[in-house]
Order: sequence, then structure tokens, then C-alpha cells
Amino acid sequence: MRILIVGAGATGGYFGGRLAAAGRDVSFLVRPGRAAQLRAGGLQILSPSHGDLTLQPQIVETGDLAGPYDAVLLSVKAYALEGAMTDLAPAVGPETVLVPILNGMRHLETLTERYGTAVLGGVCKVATELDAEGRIRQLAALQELSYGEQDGRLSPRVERLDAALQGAGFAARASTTILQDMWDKWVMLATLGGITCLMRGPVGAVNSVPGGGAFAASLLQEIASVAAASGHPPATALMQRLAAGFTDPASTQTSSMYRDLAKGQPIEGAQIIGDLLARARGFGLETPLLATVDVHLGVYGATR
Ligand SMILES: NC(=O)C1=CN([C@@H]2O[C@H](COP(=O)(O)OP(=O)(O)OC[C@H]3O[C@@H](n4cnc5c(N)ncnc54)[C@H](OP(=O)(O)O)[C@@H]3O)[C@@H](O)[C@H]2O)C=CC1
Ligand SMILES: CC(C)(CO)C(=O)C(=O)O
Repeated sequence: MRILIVGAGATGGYFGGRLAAAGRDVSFLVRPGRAAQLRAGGLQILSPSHGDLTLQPQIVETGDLAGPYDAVLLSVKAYALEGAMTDLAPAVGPETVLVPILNGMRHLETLTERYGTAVLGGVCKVATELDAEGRIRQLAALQELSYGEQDGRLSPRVERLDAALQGAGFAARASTTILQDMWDKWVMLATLGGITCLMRGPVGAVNSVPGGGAFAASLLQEIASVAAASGHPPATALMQRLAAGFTDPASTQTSSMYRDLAKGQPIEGAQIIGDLLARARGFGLETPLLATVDVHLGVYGATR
């Protein structure tokens, strides 16, 4: 199976690097700056939990892409989606599956409008970042990738994709509930991002001051209410797990959005928080904490 990874960043570089090291036919679609970095130093993963890796990846620069691929894994940030959708177009043929692993939901609608039934749902759970030298640093042991048809069928094309992704050193999973999985991840991530970005610290730091735990628990409830109104309520057991994790004073957890914000980089506030708030307003839900997070991120975006 010919696999194209669009964006050799923290997530795409990680999963694509593991796949390439396991012998899969993987190419990375990259822009000139990243291409030069990869040619000079290779694709490097630094992982205390799963082992370091350096390899010379197959790369294709945007503009040079030819012919369809069997699978395209889209791993750009939401604010780069429009450009990437155009750059990857030559890779999508009638048999191609396109698997986005962005956080949030809006991209799935945007991609499906453009690429129709090629688009599967996708969720990635990993904590990675690019360092100043362009190396991928893994920050926690977690490394899961799930994918599936939007209508939940376990189709032959998902089974083929699954066969190619299994056994590459991370947890790969064909899902028959991928839309619910994406919503569940969004509820978790938006709450985690909201807590850490608004309060500017890891979950434990927020919970170590009076009122921090109550804020975290209330934000989770607001966000879960949007998922429920959208037809994707998180299960009770998940809510209990999330509430316990987000009110834990010992937690060192942060989100990728917080890590980007702490470095002064662009963030995906519109996709992760703004879109949720717009949906809440569409349903007439009262979500004052979510609205506060949205204003805060808006000010960050406008002044950075
Ligand atoms: N990092 C994490 O821990 C997690 C992130 N996510 C989600 O995954 C998604 C991707 O995030 P992440 O991997 O961290 O982001 P990064 O910024 O690390 O990587 C994105 C990469 O995409 C590249 N890119 C952008 N536009 C194009 C284009 N048109 N063609 C080719 N390459 C392009 C950028 O390269 P350049 O700009 O250099 O050209 C960059 O290297 C986000 O939605 C994020 O929320 C989900 C789970 C965990
Ligand atoms: C899984 C988690 C929370 C890892 O950091 C993530 O998806 C993110 O931060 O974007």
C-alpha cells in the first residue's frame, strides 16, 4: 500500500516515521523549509518511552506530487487545512482513502465537501512536538491511531488500511464508531485545552488553587452538553474518567494547543474552541466558560 503523509510535523512525522521504519511504503508531502530540514538531518524521533529513530524519509515537495496514493494521512494544523487540501489533490484518485487526524470536527465537513467518500474519520492520541531543530519529541507513552468509515461500516478498504497500519510499533485500530470517537476526543481535548490555555498551566497547577477544580469540572460539563446536543454524548464512564483526570491536583497534563500557546506559536483556537461555541449557540446552550476561553484565545491570536 502506497501511503502519503501530508505534513511531516509532530504527529504525521511520528506515525509516518514509525510506519517507514517498519518497512511500509511511506512518502511525506512537505513544503520547501521542512524538505530542506529533512534532507539535512533526516526524520528524527526522540522518544524516551518507545525508542529513538532516525531515517532518511521519502519526500515529495508540494507542487511535485504525481499520481494517486492508496492512503493519504492528513496531519497539518487546522489553519493550514485549506492550502494542504489543494496541495494534496494529485494524490487522491478513485480508490484513495483520506484519513485526517486533526483535532476537532470542522475539518471533516470541509474535507468531505471537497473529497466526498474518500474521506474517513480519524483520531490520533499522541503527545509530540517539533523542537527547534525539527526533531519530533515524544512527551508521553500514549500512541494510538484510529480510523474508520464515517457511516461505521467495516469496509474492505478500511480492512486493507488496517492491515497496512498494524504492527508498526503503535496501537492502530479500525473503528466502527469513528464519529463518536472523534467527538469523545474533542470533548477531552477542548476541555484540556480550555483549562490549560485559559489558566496558563498544567491541569494539576489549576487544581491546586481554590476554585480550580470547580472551574475544570464546569467547563467539562459545558463542553459535554454541546456534544450531547450534537447527537454524540460522551458515555457516563468516559465522563467520570475525564472529570477525575481534570480535577486531579497531581496531574502534569497539558494539551498541544497549550504547548503551542506557551511558545507564542499559532493555535487552533477556532477549530478546537470556536467551533464548539458556535455549535453551542446554534443549540441555544448556555456555555459561559467556553465563551470566556474563546475570547481569551481570540485575544491571544490578535496580539501575538
Ligand atoms: N502534537 C500533538 O501532540 C497532537 C496534535 N494533534 C492534532 O494533529 C494535527 C497536526 O498537529 P501537529 O502534527 O502537532 O502539527 P505540526 O505543526 O507539528 O505539524 C504540521 C506540519 O504540517 C506541515 N504543513 C502545513 N501545511 C502543509 C502543506 N500544505 N503541505 C505539506 N505540509 C504542510 C507543516 O510544515 P511547514 O509549516 O514546516 O511547512 C508542519 O510540519 C492538529 O490538528 C493537532 O491538533 C492531535 C493529537 C496530538
Ligand atoms: C492526546 C493529546 C491530549 C496529547 O497531548 C492531544 O491530542 C493534544 O494535545 O492535542
